[in-house]
Amino acid sequence: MKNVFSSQLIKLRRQRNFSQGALANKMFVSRQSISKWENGESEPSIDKLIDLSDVFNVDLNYLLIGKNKISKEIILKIDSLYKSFNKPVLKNINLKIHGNERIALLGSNGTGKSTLFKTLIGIEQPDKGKITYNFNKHKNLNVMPQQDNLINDLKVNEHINLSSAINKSYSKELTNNLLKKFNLFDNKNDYVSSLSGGQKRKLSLLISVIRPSKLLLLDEPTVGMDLDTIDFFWRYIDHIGGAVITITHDFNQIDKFFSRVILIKNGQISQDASVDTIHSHNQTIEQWYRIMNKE
Ligand SMILES: Nc1ncnc2c1ncn2[C@@H]1O[C@H](COP(=O)(O)OP(=O)(O)OP(=O)(O)O)[C@@H](O)[C@H]1O
Repeated sequence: MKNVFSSQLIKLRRQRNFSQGALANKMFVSRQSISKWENGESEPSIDKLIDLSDVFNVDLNYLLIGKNKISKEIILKIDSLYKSFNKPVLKNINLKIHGNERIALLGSNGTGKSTLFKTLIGIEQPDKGKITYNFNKHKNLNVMPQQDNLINDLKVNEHINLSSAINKSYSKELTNNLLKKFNLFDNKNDYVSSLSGGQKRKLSLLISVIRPSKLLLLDEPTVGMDLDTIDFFWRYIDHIGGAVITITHDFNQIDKFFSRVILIKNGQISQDASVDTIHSHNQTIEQWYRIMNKE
């Protein structure tokens, strides 16, 4: 993937009429740092990239690869979706997902959340119904499944190189930055098989976000992860472009970073609400969930 960060930075800075010095003040860095970023001598740390995306009010995809700012169009439509195993699991699911949404998929164990993800990815086929993707599923759908699907016989850096080659990652610098933020940099030469459960989750997560996506599906991404990584991760997710659907019960993060919550009960969508609307009724998402998910 061509990294167009330098030219994007110059363009955005000029559009806002900031001098290099003025931008440096906003970013708490030296003017020389801005100059080095603009002429390609160095790349900012991931925290500074996120700060830049805040200053310019653009997402990381736009900053790093110049892809158009977030689209509000419908990118995914699900019509009358049914799926059974020994018993009915998904019953008449209808959904429209827009390109800029941050959606938390909630529900008790065994209600069909992962099955819905698997049918979206194509691992399971629906019995009935239609899924329409308004984007290229092979290029623009990123996934972190519930079970890690890492290759144990590879070293961490070999795995990342392989995934980057297949998926055309943003840039080597960004991947290295992410490795550092996920505290995996020192494990670069370790075999995947020797990583702890939490480290494997982090590697899986990292691999799911090293390329741009129109839709990112995450199944319980932060389970088993340390708090620092969790905080960083949600902040990063908040700044990438594209839509995100996450199965999570990390309620504090839903309050902070999400725009919509969908509650699945017995294989059906029982609630579909905007986070702002819930907050305007003085409820946290956790309070709302406890009330709505009662039998
Ligand atoms: N491949 C399968 N074969 C048979 N039954 C399955 C299969 N996959 C899922 N199920 C069943 O479908 C139901 C829904 O499972 P699913 O994993 O989608 O739930 P979930 O909401 O993601 O649960 P959890 O929160 O525990 O991950 C469960 O009863 C499960 O046993």
